[in-house]
Amino acid sequence: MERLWDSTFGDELHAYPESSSTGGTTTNGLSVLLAEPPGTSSAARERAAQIMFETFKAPALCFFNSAPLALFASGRTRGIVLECGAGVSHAVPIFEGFALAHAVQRAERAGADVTAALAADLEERGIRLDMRTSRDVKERLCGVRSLLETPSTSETPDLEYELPDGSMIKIAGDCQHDAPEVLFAGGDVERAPLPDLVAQSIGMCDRDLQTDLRGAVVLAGGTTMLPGFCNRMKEALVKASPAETTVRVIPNPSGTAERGYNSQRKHASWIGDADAAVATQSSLPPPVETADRRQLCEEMVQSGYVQSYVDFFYLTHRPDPNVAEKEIEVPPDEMVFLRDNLTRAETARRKGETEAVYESYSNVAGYFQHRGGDPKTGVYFYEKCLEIARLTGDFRGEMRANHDLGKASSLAGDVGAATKYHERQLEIARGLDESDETLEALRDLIDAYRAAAEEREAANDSEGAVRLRERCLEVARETGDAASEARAALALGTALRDDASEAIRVLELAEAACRNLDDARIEGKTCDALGAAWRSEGDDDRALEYLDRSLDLAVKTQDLHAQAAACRTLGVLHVERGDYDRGIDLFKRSFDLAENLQARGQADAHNLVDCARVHLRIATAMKTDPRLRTADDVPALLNNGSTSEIEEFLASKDIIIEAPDSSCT
Ligand SMILES: Nc1ncnc2c1ncn2[C@@H]1O[C@H](COP(=O)(O)OP(=O)(O)OP(=O)(O)O)[C@@H](O)[C@H]1O
Repeated sequence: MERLWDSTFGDELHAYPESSSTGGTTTNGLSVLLAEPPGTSSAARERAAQIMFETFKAPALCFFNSAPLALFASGRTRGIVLECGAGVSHAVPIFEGFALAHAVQRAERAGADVTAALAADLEERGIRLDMRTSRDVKERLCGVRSLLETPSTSETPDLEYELPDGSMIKIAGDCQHDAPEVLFAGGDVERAPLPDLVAQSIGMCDRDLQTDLRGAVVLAGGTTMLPGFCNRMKEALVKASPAETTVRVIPNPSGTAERGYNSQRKHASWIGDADAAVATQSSLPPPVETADRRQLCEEMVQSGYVQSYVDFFYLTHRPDPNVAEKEIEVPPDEMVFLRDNLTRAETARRKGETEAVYESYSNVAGYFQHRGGDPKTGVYFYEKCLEIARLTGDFRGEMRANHDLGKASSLAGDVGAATKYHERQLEIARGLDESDETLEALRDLIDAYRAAAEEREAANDSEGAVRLRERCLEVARETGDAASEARAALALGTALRDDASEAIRVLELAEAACRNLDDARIEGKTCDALGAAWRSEGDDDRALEYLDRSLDLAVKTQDLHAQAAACRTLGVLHVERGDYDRGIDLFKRSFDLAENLQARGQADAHNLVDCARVHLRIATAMKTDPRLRTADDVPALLNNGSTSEIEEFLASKDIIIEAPDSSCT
C-alpha cells in the first residue's frame, strides 16, 4: 500500500514532501482523506496514519467509511449500500450519514470469485486463461441473469474475444452468465448470497427505518457494474421483502432517473469522498458583528446547509415564550453561535462523525437550557443527540444523551420525563459495567426521584411521594454513600407520616447511617423526626430522649432555626406532660431565637416569633388556670393550631394573660 501511495503522491500528484538539503527542514505534503472499508481494524488505521504522517508528511488526515461516501455520491444520506468489489462485499445501512455498525453484514464473495468461476468454466471447455485475462473477459462479456431466466431459456449468443496474442476465442452464451451466479447462489454464513446480505442487514435495523432502507438500496463497487446486476438484486430483494413494500435499487435497473450515478458507481466512494473533502474545506464566511437573520439564512442556503437553515430559521423566527405576540429576539453574536453549531453538526453528520454531531447539538441544547432560558428547546436538541446515538448503536452516547435529557427535562419542569431518562442512563451504565458512570447515574436518579417526590407532596399525593422516596432510598443505598443513604432514609421516614412504626424503622436506618458520618445537621434532623414518630406511637419518654438530642445537635451546629423548632416541640411535650415551667422556659427560648432570626432578616422569622408568642401565652395560661388543663381542644391547638386559632381560643375563654417576659407581649 505504501508503494501505491508513494506513486500517487510522487508520479501522479507531484506533491511529494521535499527535504531541504541545507536546513534539514521538510515541506509539508498534502492533507489526506482516506476512504476505508467497513470494519477496518484500528491497527490498520494506526499503520496508515503513521505512514501518512511520517513518510508523506500529511499536515492533516481524515478517515472515512467508504459506504456512507458511496451513499453521498448518489445524493442521499439515508439508505443501505451494497459494496461489492474484488475480494469482499458489505451491506451497510446508513442513517443520516451514520453507518449503523451493529447491522453491517459482510460476505467473502465478490468479483474475484466471479473471475475464478469463469476461468474454471472456460478451462472445462478447453480454454485455459490466466486470471488477468479471465478478469478482462468477465468485465467485457459477462452479465447477470434475471430470475425469470434459466440457463435453458436464456438465448445469449456466443461472443468472440481477442487474446493478447491476437488469436480469437469464442465465449459461449451460457458461460457468460454462469460465472456471476456465484454471487447469488446459496452458501455458508461467511459467504451469504448478496441479496440475503442486504435483507439480513435491513432486518437488523430499527423497524421504523426498514422502509426507508428498502427504498434506497445503493449499489457500489466494480462488481456491481456487471450488466443485469441491479435488476437481479431488485428481483431478489422484492422476493425477500414483505408484500406491498417498495424496493428501490439505485441505479434503477430499468429507468433513467439515476443515470448520473449509474455510470459512476464503480468509483462511488471516491466521488462521495471528493464531495466531503470539498465540503470540509469550504468554510462559511467569518462571523459578522452586524449579522442579521436574513443574511445568515441566505449564507447557509448558498453554502448548501439546508437542514441548518431550516433549524436556524425556526429558532430565530419563533414567538417569544415570555412576551405575547412578539417574535423572539436573538442577539447577533448568539445568531452566529447558533449558525456555527448547526452547520458544524451538519458537516459532521455528512462525514459520519457522531462525536462531533453530538457536541455541536449539545452546544445548541446547552445554550437554550442555560442562557436562553428555554430548556424545552434544549430537550429537542438533546433528543437529536439521543436519536443519533441509538441508531448508531453508540451506548456511551446514548447514556450521555439520557443524562443531558434528564437534566434538561427537570429544568423544564417535567420531573416524570427526567426520572425516565435517568433510569435509562443507569440501565446503560450498568450494562457497560462502568463504575464511575453507574455512580453518576445513581446520583442523578436520586435527584430526579427527590424532585418527583416533592412534586407529589405538593399535590398532596402522600402515597405517590412515599413510593418515590422508597425508590430514592434503594438507589441511595447502591451508591454506598452514607450521607446519601441517611438523607434518603430521613426523607422517607418523614414522608411516612401515617405509619409511625414503619417511619421509626426507616429513621433508625438513617440514624445508623449517620453514625458513619460526621454530619450533626442530618443527625439532628433525624433525631427530630424520630422524636415526632415516637410521639405518634405514644412513647413520650423516647420522644423526649430524641428531641433533647436534636436540640443539642442544633446548638452544636449553631442552627438557630432548628433550635427554635426543637424548643417549641419540646415545650409542647413538656406542657402536655404537665411540666408547665419547663414548657414555658422552652417557649421563651424559642421566642428569643425567633426574634434573633427576625433581627437577621430571615424570611419566615416573623411567623416563628408569632408562633412562639402564642405558645408561650397558652402555656402560661395553662399554668395559672386549671380550667384550660382539661379543655379537650388544647392538645390539638398546642400541636397543630395556627397562631390565629390559638389567639381566638384564648379570647373565647376570656383569658388575657400577660406573657411573663415583657418582650413577648
Ligand atoms: N465493468 C465491470 N464489470 C464487471 N466487473 C467489474 C467491472 N469493473 C470492475 N469490475 C470488477 O470489480 C472488482 C474491483 O472493484 P473495486 O475496485 O470496487 O474493488 P476493490 O475496492 O479493489 O476491492 P475490495 O473492495 O474487495 O477491496 C474487480 O473484481 C473487477 O473485476
